[in-house]
Amino acid sequence: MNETRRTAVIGAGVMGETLLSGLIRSGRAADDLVVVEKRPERAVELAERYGVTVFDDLAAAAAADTLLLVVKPQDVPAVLGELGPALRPGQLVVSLAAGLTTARLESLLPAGVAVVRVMPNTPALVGKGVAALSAGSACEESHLAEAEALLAAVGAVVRVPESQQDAVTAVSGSGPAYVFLVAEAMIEAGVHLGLPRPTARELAVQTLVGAAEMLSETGEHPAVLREQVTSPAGTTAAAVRKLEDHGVRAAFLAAMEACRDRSVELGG
Ligand SMILES: NC(=O)C1=CN([C@@H]2O[C@H](COP(=O)(O)OP(=O)(O)OC[C@H]3O[C@@H](n4cnc5c(N)ncnc54)[C@H](O)[C@@H]3O)[C@@H](O)[C@H]2O)C=CC1
Ligand SMILES: O=C(O)[C@@H]1CCC=N1
Repeated sequence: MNETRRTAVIGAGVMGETLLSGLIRSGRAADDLVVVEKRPERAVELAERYGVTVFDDLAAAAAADTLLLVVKPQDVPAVLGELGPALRPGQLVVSLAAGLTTARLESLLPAGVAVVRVMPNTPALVGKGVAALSAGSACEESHLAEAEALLAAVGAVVRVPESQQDAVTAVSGSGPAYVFLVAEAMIEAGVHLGLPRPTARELAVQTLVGAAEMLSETGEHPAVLREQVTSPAGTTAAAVRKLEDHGVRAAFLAAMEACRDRSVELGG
C-alpha cells in the first residue's frame, strides 16, 4: 500500500476529532483527509481548528481508500446502508463503534470490502491512547497494518482475537471514565478534608500520573507497589481497609461485567 492513501473520518464527535487531530499531528496532510460530519456547527468548528474540508454528505467519503467509521453504533447501519453500495473490494472500513462485530459490519457492505474492528480510548487525545484491533474475514495483513499505522498516530496498538473485544471495551475503552471518576472522588475528598481545590486537584492528578508511570516503568505487580506504600499499622493500611470495606474490587468487577454486557448488547 502506498503512503498517499486517502483516509475518510466519518463522524467527527469526541473520538472522530481525537483521530483527526492525531493524524494531523503525525504529519498527515489535511488534503489527504476527508471528514464527514452531519452537525453543521461541529463541521465549522473542525474546519477552523484543523484546516480540513468537512463534508455533510457521506458520498464524499466513497472514494477514500480507508474509511474510519466513528459514528455511534446505533448510527452505523444507516451510514453503511447509504455508503455501502458505493464501496468495493480493495477499500478498507475501520470501525471504532463499540460492540459491532466484523460479521455484522460485513453484512452491511459489499462482499470483499475489508473490515477492521477497533476499540480505542480517549487518552488518544494526548497521544497516550491504547487501541485493540481485530481483523474481519476479507482482511489481509496489509489492511491490518494500515489500520495499525492510523491508530499508532494516537497511542499504543495491540491486536486481539475479536472474541476479546467486549472485554477490551470494559478495560481500556471505557476505562478512562473509571479513572476520571476516581480522580473526581479524590479531589472532592481532599476538599472535604480542608485542602484548597487547586491544591487537591494538583496533588490528585500528579498522584495518578506518577502511579501510572510507576506501573508502566517498573512492570511490577500493582499489589507489590501498593504494599510499598503501606506501612505497618500506618495511614495507607487504614485507608485501604475502608476501600475494601466498601467493596471497591467487587464494584469494579460488577461495573466491568456491565460494560462487557452492554458492548454485546450494542453489537446485537
Ligand atoms: N468516546 C469514547 O471514549 C469512545 C468511543 N468509541 C466509539 O466511537 C464512536 C463515536 O463515539 P463518540 O465520538 O463518543 O460519539 P459522538 O456522538 O461524540 O460522535 C459521533 C459523531 O458522528 C456524527 N454522525 C452521526 N451520524 C452521521 C452521519 N450519517 N454522517 C456524518 N456524521 C454523523 C455525529 O453528528 C457526531 O458528531 C462510537 O461508535 C463509540 O462506540 C470507542 C471507544 C471510545
Ligand atoms: O461509552 C461508550 O459506549 C463508548 C465506547 C467505549 C467508550 N465509550
